[in-house]
Amino acid sequence: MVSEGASVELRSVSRRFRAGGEDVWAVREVSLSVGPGEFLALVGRSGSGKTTLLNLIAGLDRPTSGEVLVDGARVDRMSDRELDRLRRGTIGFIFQSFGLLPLLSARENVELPLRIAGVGYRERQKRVDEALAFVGLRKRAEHRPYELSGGEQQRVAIARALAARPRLILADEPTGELDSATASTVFGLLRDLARMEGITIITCTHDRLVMEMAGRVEELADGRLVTEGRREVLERTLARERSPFAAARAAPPGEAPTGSGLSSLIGADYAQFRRPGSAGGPRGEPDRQPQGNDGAKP
Ligand SMILES: Nc1ncnc2c1ncn2[C@@H]1O[C@H](COP(=O)(O)OP(=O)(O)OP(=O)(O)O)[C@@H](O)[C@H]1O
Repeated sequence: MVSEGASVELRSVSRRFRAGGEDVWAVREVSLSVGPGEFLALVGRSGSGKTTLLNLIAGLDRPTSGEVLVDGARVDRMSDRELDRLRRGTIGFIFQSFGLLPLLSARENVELPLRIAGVGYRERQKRVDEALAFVGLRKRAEHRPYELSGGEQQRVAIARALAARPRLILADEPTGELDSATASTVFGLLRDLARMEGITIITCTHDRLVMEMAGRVEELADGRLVTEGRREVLERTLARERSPFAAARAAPPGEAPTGSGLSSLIGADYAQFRRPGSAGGPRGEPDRQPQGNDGAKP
């Protein structure tokens, strides 16, 4: 695998808000290292600081103290112009509410950020086609969001993030509005991006399924990272919840149970797709056809 992902490092990061005359410590003394191509799920109860942490990594917010680094560069010290460049060139965002413009087709939604970034017409068309193919929606390119299921809309949002060729994807509850079968398809795509394309993925979620699919899980409680020493507890909790993913993880290496796991869910041949510029792999492959029940409309 060609690793093209960005690295992320937080050094003793805290963020305090002042609300109603009170101090609220949304994030407290968090230190965390995420390597290129890692798929990290940030979990924790509502209000534990997950979104604040994503915002700090993206430079959408600045820490009260501590250091935030992306690829070794201090995000917390960047000027607005540097932050703009970082967000356009390195980071892709995926939100719970998809964030698609309702009057634009899937294609136009994916294309818009590229237009804004000044990418030329031919290059735009190429990237849009490739991104829509990656999420299995090339045939739905002319559909508007209301003509697509929730899962399809989120896949368009992933395509939009991908078209900008990010090296880091930050996803805030990307499956919060999806049923669990659709959520697994969407997370399957994100896991693919980490595994096959080397993109670093950090997602926050309440979804236990994600914990099984993510390469790594870190838990926040009251703004603090509390996972250290608790990984095994989490693993045991997850193993008790029966699902194909738990079964797949429990299987010895090289013996993934037939009919379980990501490939059976989305019917994808991972080896078929490579992001342009990554090693090997043909371009312009036919659309992937997800087989899971993602509520697709006819
Ligand atoms: N702009 C703000 N002003 C004041 N307090 C804030 C602000 N943003 C977040 N907080 C507080 O910081 C804490 C962490 O919020 P955050 O949104 O990061 O949590 P979360 O884990 O993402 O929650 P959820 O899972 O519900 O989205 C909460 O107590 C929240 O009320």
